[in-house]
Amino acid sequence: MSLLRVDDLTVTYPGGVRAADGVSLDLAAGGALVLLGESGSGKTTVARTVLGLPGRGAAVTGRVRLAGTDLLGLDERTLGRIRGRRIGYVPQDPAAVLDPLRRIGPQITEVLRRHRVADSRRAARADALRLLATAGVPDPERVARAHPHELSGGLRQRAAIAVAVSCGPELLIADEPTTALDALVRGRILDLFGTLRTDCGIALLLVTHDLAAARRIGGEVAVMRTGRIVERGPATRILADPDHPFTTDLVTADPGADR
Ligand SMILES: Nc1ncnc2c1ncn2[C@@H]1O[C@H](COP(=O)(O)OP(=O)(O)OP(=O)(O)O)[C@@H](O)[C@H]1O
Repeated sequence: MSLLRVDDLTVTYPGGVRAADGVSLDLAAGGALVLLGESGSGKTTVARTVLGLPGRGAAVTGRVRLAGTDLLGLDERTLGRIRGRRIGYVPQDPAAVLDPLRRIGPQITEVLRRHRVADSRRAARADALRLLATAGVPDPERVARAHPHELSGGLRQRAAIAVAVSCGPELLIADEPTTALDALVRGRILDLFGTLRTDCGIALLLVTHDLAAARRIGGEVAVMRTGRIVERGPATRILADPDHPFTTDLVTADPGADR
């Protein structure tokens, strides 16, 4: 069975912008799906709708199922429990999820306590260090004591990923998580998503406009344009031998295309 199944999803914003138009997607447990497209194609809208946060006033039709449960039919309280616990979210800017005024460690322990994942403060503290290590943080003790502004961009993103995976989600949704990082750090963070898949079985839905990122993640690719999926299939095929002229244009325009 699919872990995430999106069927005929349409999201219309007030004013009539149809940001997603009949989108269908399928992601297996532990799998990777890259939603690839240019700016404004509707990728973030799809990702946020899966999280139950399509935006104020958005009209949503279709189905979004997580392991068979229709998320669109759930009340906000139930969705809130699923978000964070079963679906982790990594934004482009870690500042969107990290509180600038608090140290990293307590931010992770708070999530663990809120979702009742850790029984005691002490267990939560130990878990926070373990999670930072899982997110590839080289010195978890130091990072746990730091405020976000004391960390490099890469370490901040790793801390945000530690928060996102803290409750052992089945699915991680990452929206342009490496766009603000330099090339070396970008590659390392993308590889971390691979490690989280293989070591922890966490499936990945990656939203990106970056072909190199899609290539590095592998798995399946769905190409979006003006709210629609124009092509989907294995990354190796789609990025090497696309069927749709739009994907061909994307691939041809990519400076890394013949590397
Ligand atoms: N809350 C909103 N209200 C009205 N229109 C919106 C809202 N959010 C997005 N849109 C519009 O929906 C369309 C798709 O936007 P979306 O952010 O989903 O695309 P995207 O592919 O993720 O682009 P980007 O990479 O630039 O974020 C755009 O035309 C955008 O202006």
